[in-house]
Amino acid sequence: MNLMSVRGVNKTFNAGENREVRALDNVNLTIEEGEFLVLLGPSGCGKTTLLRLLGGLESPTSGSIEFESSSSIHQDRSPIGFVFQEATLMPWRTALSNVELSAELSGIPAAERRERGLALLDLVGLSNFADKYPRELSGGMQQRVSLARALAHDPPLLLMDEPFGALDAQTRDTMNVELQRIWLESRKTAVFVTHSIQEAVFLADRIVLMATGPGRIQSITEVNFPRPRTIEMVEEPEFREIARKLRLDMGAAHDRAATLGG
Ligand SMILES: Nc1ncnc2c1ncn2[C@@H]1O[C@H](COP(=O)(O)OP(=O)(O)OP(=O)(O)O)[C@@H](O)[C@H]1O
Repeated sequence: MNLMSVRGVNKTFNAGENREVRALDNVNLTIEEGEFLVLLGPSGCGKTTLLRLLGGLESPTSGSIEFESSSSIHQDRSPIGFVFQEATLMPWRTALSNVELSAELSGIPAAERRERGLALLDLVGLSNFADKYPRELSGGMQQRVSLARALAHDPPLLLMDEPFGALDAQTRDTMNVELQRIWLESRKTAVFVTHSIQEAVFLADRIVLMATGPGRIQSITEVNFPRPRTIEMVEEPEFREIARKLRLDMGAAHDRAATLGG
């Protein structure tokens, strides 16, 4: 079922001195309930802008973005959970009270909040770290807390903007496996931004490849590998073939933009 529709969306930013940036040009996209959608593309193709539009943090210059399925939306709670590249935890709050914060803001009663917070810390593999402060946690652990926090008010849609981009390669692989497990358990609709082809193919049900000059959707690729996927699968021929096609598509768009002076 369709959760969200993006129709004819354009987004133009004023970059000063009468210069305009066409961050998104005629973007059309439907997001299916329960799917893991990845926005992939080079720097500046509008991935973050599209994610912020989906999250209502930004409005389109023209076009529309609408939730289609109202059944999964609570009137009094935000339908969105956001995970940013930086964990942005409050340093004076413990892991548990950071997770409880968004539930607190959503008006969920204290006892329910705590119970849910502990269950979420368990889900992200941090049940022994509830009383630790962010400075006592590694970068990967901080992002786990940030993920638990985003899930605390039980939003139907989870938006993630390169959440593991700042982590070392090995921790990033581990976090991707963990994210897949958490997603399989929680079955949220997820939209995940990355410029890593490997990360995209590992995580996605569908990959929306974007291109620059102006920012737009170039192609959409379905990834049908069974789950749970393992990190060893990235070496398999089918996996490498999808990655190779995406790399070619990305290269073609880059060459075309260069020819057009974009
Ligand atoms: N608030 C803003 N004001 C002016 N220009 C902006 C603003 N936000 C984004 N842009 C421009 O819009 C274009 C798309 O930016 P966006 O951050 O969405 O790209 P991205 O694909 O997420 O890039 P990256 O991978 O580097 O984060 C870029 O040219 C960027 O400079």
